[in-house]
Amino acid sequence: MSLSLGTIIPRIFLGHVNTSQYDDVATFFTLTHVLQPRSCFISHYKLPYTQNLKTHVAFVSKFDHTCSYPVMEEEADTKQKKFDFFCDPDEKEEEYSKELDVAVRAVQMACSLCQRVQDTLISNTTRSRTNHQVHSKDDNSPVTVADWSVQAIVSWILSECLGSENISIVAEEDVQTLSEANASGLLEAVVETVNQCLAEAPRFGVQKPIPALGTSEVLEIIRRCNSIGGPTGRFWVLDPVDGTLGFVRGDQYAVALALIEDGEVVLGVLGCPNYPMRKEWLSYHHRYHRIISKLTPPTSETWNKGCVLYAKRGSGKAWMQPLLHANKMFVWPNQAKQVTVSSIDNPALATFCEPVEKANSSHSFTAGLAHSVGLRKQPLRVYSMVKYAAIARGDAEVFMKFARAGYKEKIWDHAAGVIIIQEAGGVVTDAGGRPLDFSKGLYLEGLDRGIVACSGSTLHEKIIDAVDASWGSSSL
Ligand SMILES: Nc1ncnc2c1ncn2[C@@H]1O[C@H](COP(=O)(O)O)[C@@H](OP(=O)(O)O)[C@H]1O
Ligand SMILES: [Mg+2]
Repeated sequence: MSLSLGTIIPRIFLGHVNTSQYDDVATFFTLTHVLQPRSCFISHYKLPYTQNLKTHVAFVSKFDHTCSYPVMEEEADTKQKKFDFFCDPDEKEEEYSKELDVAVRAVQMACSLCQRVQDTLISNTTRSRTNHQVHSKDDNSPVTVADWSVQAIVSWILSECLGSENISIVAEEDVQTLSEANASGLLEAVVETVNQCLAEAPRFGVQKPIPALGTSEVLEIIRRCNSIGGPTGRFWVLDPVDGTLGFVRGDQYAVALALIEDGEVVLGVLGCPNYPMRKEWLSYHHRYHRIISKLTPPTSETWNKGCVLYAKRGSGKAWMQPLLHANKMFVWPNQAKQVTVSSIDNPALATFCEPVEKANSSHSFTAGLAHSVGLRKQPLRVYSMVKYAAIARGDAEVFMKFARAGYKEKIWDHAAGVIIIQEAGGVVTDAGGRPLDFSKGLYLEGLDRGIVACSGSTLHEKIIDAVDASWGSSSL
């Protein structure tokens, strides 16, 4: 018998067992809805990565309704205790550690790819840019060689390191434009960018493809990121270049990767290639940062460039590590430091951030909210999910987004940022105070008015109340 994700075993199973009959040692078990009436007393349990099914088993199966028998609450308690016995803290620590390790390496590589492409973009003339590097999507938003290339390398790395049969990815880009007859130059540029990046894979502890990937392979790894998400199972969510407008303007952008399981974000990794250690640089255009770094050689070169933030569900911790510098080897955890949200809860001292583009969020509505709750500082307008990173790092206290009526927020624009803020100690909800729902497919269906992320509940409650008080008179 081969166990795989979603396998239903029609009985509760605790204790040691001879599992030599099972040939997949990295099998993952989903444990939701196990014991009625306590339908979710354990959400997930993964066999420790370092251990092996043959020597250790402590799992509770998912109940198959057709085969299940009623379990009394008392019995459930006993089984819970037995289960806890097997689930020691070290094992809990290890939950998702392999996935996290791979995801961080993939995002590190993606950031380095993006930095290279952004450097050429901003040093090139407008003419060559429009011809080869920046394209317009149907909604007029830009897409670049970097968007497709990052999607390709992340798709490839996840499949190579975690097994392609286990990988389902929801991502922003498709292959339609790349497959058009007149797109051969663009496709060639993507294939070259992908292979240039993957040639560096060994520095990040990932094997490189030998031989280099061909055009059809690159198209295929981009194309297969076509999952549509949903309420059950496990899938990755990727925004290869979030804030593409910021990216083409030489400003802030992010690479965002998250893992969702049964509708809940369990892992988030956010690469912010232009967000260095120093928080004050966030307020300036990246051009300023580039000039300053040339004029004053940094004392701690490792932290100068940008960072990768990450967090695992339920750990109560969020981390930040510097981007890997040229010629260095990636060694986990790559100097990671824990980050926590700001302790400021006085609105007069708080900084709020929002999208740069007023087409993406109403600046006038947030100005009214800021006034009514007593936020005194000028808004910090930043492209992309770097705003989520700013809250998690404690560099800002509030993020608000109120898109025009009818706009549907996509899961890849929020998943990684939400879990990182939450694990760093912050609060993220819709404007009705409800958690964002990642279980409904590609969009945050049912989102109430807008998104409010705060460093703490005092500020959060004030803003939610202010939204209620002023929504009726707004034009949104
Ligand atoms: N009309 C609109 N309203 C709200 N958000 C929008 C929008 N058009 C695009 N966006 C989203 O806003 C993201 C950019 O965020 P921000 O405005 O905070 O920089 C875009 O991500 P991409 O750049 O990945 O497409 C896109 O998903
Ligand atoms: Mg985006």
